[in-house]
Amino acid sequence: MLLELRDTSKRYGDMVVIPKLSLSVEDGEFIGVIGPNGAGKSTMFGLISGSTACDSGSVFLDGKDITSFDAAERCKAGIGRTFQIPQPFEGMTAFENALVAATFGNGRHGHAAQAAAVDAIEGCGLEAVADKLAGTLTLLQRKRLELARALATRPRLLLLDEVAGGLTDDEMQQLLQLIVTIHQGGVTILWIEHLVHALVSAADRLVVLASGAVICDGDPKTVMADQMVRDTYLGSDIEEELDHAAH
Ligand SMILES: Nc1ncnc2c1ncn2[C@@H]1O[C@H](COP(=O)(O)OP(=O)(O)OP(=O)(O)O)[C@@H](O)[C@H]1O
Repeated sequence: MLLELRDTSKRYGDMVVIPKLSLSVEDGEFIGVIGPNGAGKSTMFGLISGSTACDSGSVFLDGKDITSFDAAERCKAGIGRTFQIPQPFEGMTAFENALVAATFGNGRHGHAAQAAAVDAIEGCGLEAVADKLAGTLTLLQRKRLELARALATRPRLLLLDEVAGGLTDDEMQQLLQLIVTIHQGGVTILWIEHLVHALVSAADRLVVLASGAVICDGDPKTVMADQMVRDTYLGSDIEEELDHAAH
């Protein structure tokens, strides 16, 4: 098993966002994560990546207890992530952004950092704009750069937090293809996305969170047809997406 959350919990003041969450991820899986707004999806990513400390419970990577590791240590251990709002250094080039990630995210220096940055830029199809300032890139290029920055840390597990937001259908397909290619390259993927049909086309497992708990977990088609999942989304925009994805 690559990742295991064991009875993890998180509260903010009086609000319990994650009461007691357990999740196992096998090496090589491609898992989509869905759930209503406020379900605790990003918080769960925080617990995995170390940007949020759990109040109780444990996190294991490759059987090793990493609960006490901070975000930098978890990145070095092989957990990479993207953020809902891309946060590149706008005044640096795309390549420099990848190099910073390789250097400070994973503690690589010199040739090793350069090689990781080159691989990430090429792997994400950014060669033509590698020397452009990040602040001048198009939205799709910024999304690609967000992936490149994560890949430059050479993750084994990649957490994608709504990386496709704001893209047109055509751009979404291009990004989806890139993520599938990254997965085929051996990276385990956990991907939060409200665009359920995109997730279903790529993921081999779908996890549904509601009120900080896993309410359904399994192959995407079965999960989409699950009555509790449908009830959770009743009346929301996603209900239509479920119909679309289930057929
Ligand atoms: N740092 C924080 N301080 C206080 N409350 C927070 C904090 N981070 C998240 N929350 C709250 O915790 C709950 C879960 O938030 P979270 O972002 O994990 O949900 P989500 O499932 O990712 O939602 P969305 O789909 O809207 O991004 C929300 O009610 C949110 O307001």
